[in-house]
Amino acid sequence: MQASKLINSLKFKQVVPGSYEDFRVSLLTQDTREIIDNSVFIAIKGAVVDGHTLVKTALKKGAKMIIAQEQVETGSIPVVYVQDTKRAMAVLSSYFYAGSSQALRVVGVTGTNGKTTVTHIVEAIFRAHGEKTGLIGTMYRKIGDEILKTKNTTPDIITLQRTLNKMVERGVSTVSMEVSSIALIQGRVWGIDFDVAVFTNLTRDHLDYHKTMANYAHAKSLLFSQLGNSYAHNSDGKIAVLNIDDPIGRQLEHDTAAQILTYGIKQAAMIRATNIEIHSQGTDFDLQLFEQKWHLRVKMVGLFNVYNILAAFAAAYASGLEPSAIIQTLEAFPGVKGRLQLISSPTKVAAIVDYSHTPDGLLNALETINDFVKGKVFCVVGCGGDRDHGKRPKMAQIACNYSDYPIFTSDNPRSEEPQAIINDMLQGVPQGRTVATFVNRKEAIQAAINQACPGDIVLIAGKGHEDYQIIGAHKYHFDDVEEAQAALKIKEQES
Ligand SMILES: CC(=O)N[C@H]1[C@@H](OP(=O)(O)OP(=O)(O)OC[C@H]2O[C@@H](n3ccc(=O)[nH]c3=O)[C@H](O)[C@@H]2O)O[C@H](CO)[C@@H](O)[C@@H]1O[C@H](C)C(=O)N[C@@H](C)C(=O)N[C@H](CCC(=O)O)C(=O)O
Ligand SMILES: Nc1ncnc2c1ncn2[C@@H]1O[C@H](COP(=O)(O)OP(=O)(O)OP(=O)(O)O)[C@@H](O)[C@H]1O
Ligand SMILES: N[C@H](CCC[C@H](N)C(=O)O)C(=O)O
Ligand SMILES: [Mg+2]
Repeated sequence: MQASKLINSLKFKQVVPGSYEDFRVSLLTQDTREIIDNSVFIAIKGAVVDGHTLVKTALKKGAKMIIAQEQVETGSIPVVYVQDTKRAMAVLSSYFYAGSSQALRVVGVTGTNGKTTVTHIVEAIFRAHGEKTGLIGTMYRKIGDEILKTKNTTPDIITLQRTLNKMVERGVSTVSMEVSSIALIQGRVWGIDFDVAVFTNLTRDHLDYHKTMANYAHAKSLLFSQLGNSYAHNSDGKIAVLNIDDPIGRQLEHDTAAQILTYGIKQAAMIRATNIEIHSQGTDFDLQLFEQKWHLRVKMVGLFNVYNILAAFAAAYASGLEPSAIIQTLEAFPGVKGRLQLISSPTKVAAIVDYSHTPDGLLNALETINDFVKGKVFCVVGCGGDRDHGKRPKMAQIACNYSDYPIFTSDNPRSEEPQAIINDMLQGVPQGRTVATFVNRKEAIQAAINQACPGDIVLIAGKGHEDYQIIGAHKYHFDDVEEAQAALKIKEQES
């Protein structure tokens, strides 16, 4: 695309100098580290760096046009001045990458917990339906079977538009993506044409960023107010899928003009689960859709996963898929890596690796385990550094109240002192309870598995699929599943 054509997508701008030599844009980017010859660089004022201070670097690396909101020196290289470069970035990237979301069925999933799980189930359903699928979320970006690394759960808008564009080129028809509250506030999904927006739940998280639960709820609501406002004559239209057992889910009905499909267990939802029975190997329940009812036996464990299954069913049903075909996939779905992932061993001590890193997530994981454990429950848990401090004592209290042996350790301490994070957690320990602490996560896992007896379960919470630990500025290889397997192996050899 020619530069002149690209910037035509911006209605309000001032180009300095007024005339310049047009060129074919090789790359649109906000990141100097990506720049190649003939790039257009957008200067973004970030939380750490102001992109306007990097313009010289951008020019040196081959940028041929700069988009800025403050005065910058570029010699003869044209600068396009706009009011707000972040908003301009959304417009430019949508135009540059041919508004690819419009060519795709986009299912966006938001909520505190369950986004990764629901997006994976949705992906599996559409795959089984014979479609090529895309997935964007915490673990990776996926185009068909190709896995691309990712930095954020919801990428910045340029990376997102670029990824969607690639998906269209490769024949993807449905993409399921996680939409984080932080991304919604930062405009990382501005201009994305969602077809189905799913709300899972809202409980405490990210208050370091949002400050209040009201702000956090408002952030989530943006996905629903962004959902198309006109009713298409030739398509299914836009659909909001809401968990109405959650009060925020009920509130969201007022934030969208889209058609609504509700799901739940307690309230009289349009899609509802009843007669739920949780076992160690799976869950049985009836799924009711208006007057129809099916009995399901799924491999995923826990009440919260029933919610995730209902959400995914609703998203697929909203897209016109046959209920019986959807149900086949739901029953076969094996679960997601690092979400209540069971590691059994001949010692009859089992470990469960779970990504619960919020109070509600931890409570759900422990309640589920308590539903089927035969012996005692050990809970190895830590809290991430540079994240919401308020959740630390709450998670600690839940670990104490719902497990027999709480063991506090490090999650990703990041720039914080690991022991200081554990000390924050210790504030939540109920009087009279004793807790073991190990700054070293490997030692904590080993100690729990060492002490456990046949029939006991060791929950290793917080890091799920992560194969690293961030201590200070360093990222080390660390995998809870590998650590649990190694400790169980030693136990097996010793017994
Ligand atoms: C606090 C926060 O949200 N930060 C996000 C933000 O970064 P920032 O504002 O700090 O950016 P910055 O580093 O100051 O850089 C400003 C500008 O300079 C550019 N730059 C910077 C350095 C350089 O050498 N060259 C250069 O051009 C950057 O590309 C950027 O355009 O914008 C970046 C690009 O969109 C994000 O990658 C980054 O996420 C960081 C890594 C992060 O940890 N974010 C977390 C809090 C987050 O967003 N989490 C959510 C939810 C997770 C979940 O619940 O699952 C997520 O969606 O991931
Ligand atoms: N529907 C749910 N309700 C409550 N807790 C859940 C639900 N689904 C999953 N969890 C718990 O939360 C953890 C994280 O699940 P998942 O990764 O699916 O959520 P997420 O919303 O993608 O999280 P993140 O914000 O980190 O991306 C799980 O390991 C489980 O303990
Ligand atoms: N998306 C969440 C993941 C937290 C996972 C936990 N292991 C941690 O590092 O705090 C976040 O970035 O806050
Ligand atoms: Mg996620």
